[in-house]
Amino acid sequence: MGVEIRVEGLTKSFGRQTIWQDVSLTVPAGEISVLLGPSGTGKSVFLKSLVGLLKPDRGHIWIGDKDLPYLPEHQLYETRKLFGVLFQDGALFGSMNLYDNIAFPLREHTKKSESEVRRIVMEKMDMVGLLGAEGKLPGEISGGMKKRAGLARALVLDPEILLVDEPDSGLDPVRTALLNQLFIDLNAQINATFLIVTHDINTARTIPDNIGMLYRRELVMFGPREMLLSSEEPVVRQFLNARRAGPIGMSEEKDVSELEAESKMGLDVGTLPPIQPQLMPSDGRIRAAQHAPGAWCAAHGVTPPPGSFVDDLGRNWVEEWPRYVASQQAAVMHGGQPGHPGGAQY
Ligand SMILES: Nc1ncnc2c1ncn2[C@@H]1O[C@H](COP(=O)(O)OP(=O)(O)OP(=O)(O)O)[C@@H](O)[C@H]1O
Repeated sequence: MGVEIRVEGLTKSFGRQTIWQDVSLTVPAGEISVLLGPSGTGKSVFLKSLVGLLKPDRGHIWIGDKDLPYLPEHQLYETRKLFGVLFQDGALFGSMNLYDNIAFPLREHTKKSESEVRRIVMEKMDMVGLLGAEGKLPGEISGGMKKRAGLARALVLDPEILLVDEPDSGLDPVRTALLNQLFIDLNAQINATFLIVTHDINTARTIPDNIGMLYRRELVMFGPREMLLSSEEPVVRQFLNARRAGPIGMSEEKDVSELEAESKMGLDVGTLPPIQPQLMPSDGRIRAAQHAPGAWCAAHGVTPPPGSFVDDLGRNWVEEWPRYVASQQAAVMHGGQPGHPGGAQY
């Protein structure tokens, strides 16, 4: 069911440059969380710190009862096996075909027979839609396929935690949408804890259960998607609205005079757009980590922006949700195939 990552007071600097300080958050077990932030705010450094590739200056990263930065080498090696990591470019070995790339962690970290390795590699290639491409070299495939190959490799050791660095970088909007659906489908299948770093606003709006944002060397906010998507916090609003106006400038933060000039011109961070319905697994199953649409807003007395939770077919998922859950449960009980949530009938 995935494991929780509990970060307490984490601080990292390179020489005199503080990247972020005093970051505390709990990434809930089995849920999908997204970390946003302007370029250079240290999102990649944060992921690398979580997996023990970089050592923080201060603070704790609790994985169960293990405080990762302070583990002796052999325990760190064991704890790292809980993680699968998908780096930006897939980090594939250029001279190996996809099969050998994906088999690599199994051959390196386990004593499995070649027939067992084959079974696992083919299963993961199937999961990411790459069957038939086993013999291809990384140089012969598209960026989207490289990401999926990197994802298959991140999955071979059945991780409890999947860390993903900018899955959308270099991908067109359609491939990004397909990859996002794949993350949702995978999360439903393996129930691991996902933490995805991204710049893509559509990704941030539609896939996560939780969203966090790094800015000015701090974690501005981290919490359920509905909390961030209905937030009044200017930095969050500007980022999610992709506005020029607001506190974030080209070199991180704007000064007071720039902000005053914007306000005189009537520029602002924009109004809150509707909260889109969250993507659901394409095979109709309901993820173990799924929260009912609108539940956080209702529990916290927050009125979501008008038009929230309404899909392309005009259905409001706050009202639709109980019917959907009942229909999917009935289909499973009667041995049928649950319907696709995007279909007019399910
Ligand atoms: N190994 C390193 N040594 C020194 N400085 C580093 C190192 N790794 C990263 N940095 C610096 O840390 C800062 C944050 O980098 P990072 O790549 O984490 O940002 P990011 O938020 O992921 O950016 P982007 O969204 O553009 O990928 C940058 O100023 C970078 O130059």
